[in-house]
Amino acid sequence: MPFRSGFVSIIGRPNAGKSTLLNALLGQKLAIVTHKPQTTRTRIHGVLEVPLKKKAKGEPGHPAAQVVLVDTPGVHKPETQLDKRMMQEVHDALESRDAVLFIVDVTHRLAKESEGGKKTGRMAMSAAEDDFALSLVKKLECPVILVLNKIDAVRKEELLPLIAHWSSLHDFAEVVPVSARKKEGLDLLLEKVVGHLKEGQRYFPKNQLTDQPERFLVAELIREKILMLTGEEVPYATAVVIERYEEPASLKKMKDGKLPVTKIAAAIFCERTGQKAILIGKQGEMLKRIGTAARKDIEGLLGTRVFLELFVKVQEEWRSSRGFVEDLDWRRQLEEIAEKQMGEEKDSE
Ligand SMILES: Nc1nc2c(ncn2[C@@H]2O[C@H](COP(=O)(O)OP(=O)(O)OP(=O)(O)O)[C@@H](O)[C@H]2O)c(=O)[nH]1
Repeated sequence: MPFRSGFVSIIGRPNAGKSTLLNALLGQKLAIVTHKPQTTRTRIHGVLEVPLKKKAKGEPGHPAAQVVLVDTPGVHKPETQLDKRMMQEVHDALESRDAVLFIVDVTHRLAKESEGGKKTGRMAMSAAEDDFALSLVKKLECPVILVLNKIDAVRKEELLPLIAHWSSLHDFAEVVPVSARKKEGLDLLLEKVVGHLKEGQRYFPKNQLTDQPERFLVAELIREKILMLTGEEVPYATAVVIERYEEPASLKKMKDGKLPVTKIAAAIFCERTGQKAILIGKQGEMLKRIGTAARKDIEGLLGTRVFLELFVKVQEEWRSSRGFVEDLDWRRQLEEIAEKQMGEEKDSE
């Protein structure tokens, strides 16, 4: 059977479980996951190799494929420049896709019939957000697979009406219930995805997991710890920028048997001095906790020891500053690094 390949975007409302699904499918943590909505700010590409599945009794099988999964920020109505940028990432991810996974959280329950099917308060708001996300999906020409996520959190008898409800809203190419957290239903989902891909070559080399360079994954890991360790308002007002990133010359163990060291310095931007005080904490205690937790994860990611320095900086109202938000884009930062390196090489000639 000829090889297949394609770009598949995962879209859905904030907190639907997009990043959890991406990580579960890849079998590796690529996108940061927290219980807070709007964790993901940018598009992340995860490259997944799906092996050939031979025909078996009652099962059609499928050819081997490379699926480039694109995780996106949650679909929401933009208020700040950062929101606008995040939604632009969603629109970009929807352009010329081979297939789209539209993921919904089944625990966002439907209005009960006993309530006359009426949606009130939070439920009405939630329904409006669903409608908005659905309106984007309806414009697409590629196959859209409906992924009903978090089935582990609803009772079996609740599932059928949910499937019926969601399936009736659009002509979905497939409907697949899954639990991204418990890794249930993922084989079937992959089978359906590959079924909708066209014949084609790999877009990325076989062992490349992502197109996002490690220094940006590192920034995300630091941001994840901030999201996890600080309270309500602070996380959304922070951005992490890697200011220094020095990789060891070799990944081999050193003479004393220790792993080599990657030296990293990162700036945590927030919007107000009050937030800075929270991020630093009493006698620097919070910043230390963030640093220690992040360092452990970064060491796991890089396979080296890590020397991590964190600085907190105030950039008032950065979320509303177009220039600042655009500078945060890792693709742009990458271009700047490349330009700088080219300049340095020229200077040394
Ligand atoms: N019970 C249950 N919880 C899940 C499942 N998948 C994700 N979650 C939880 O839902 C929350 C949001 O998950 P994320 O993967 O960050 O969601 P997201 O859609 O990427 O969120 P944003 O980045 O904010 O758009 C986390 O607390 C997850 O642990 C699932 O299958 N079952």
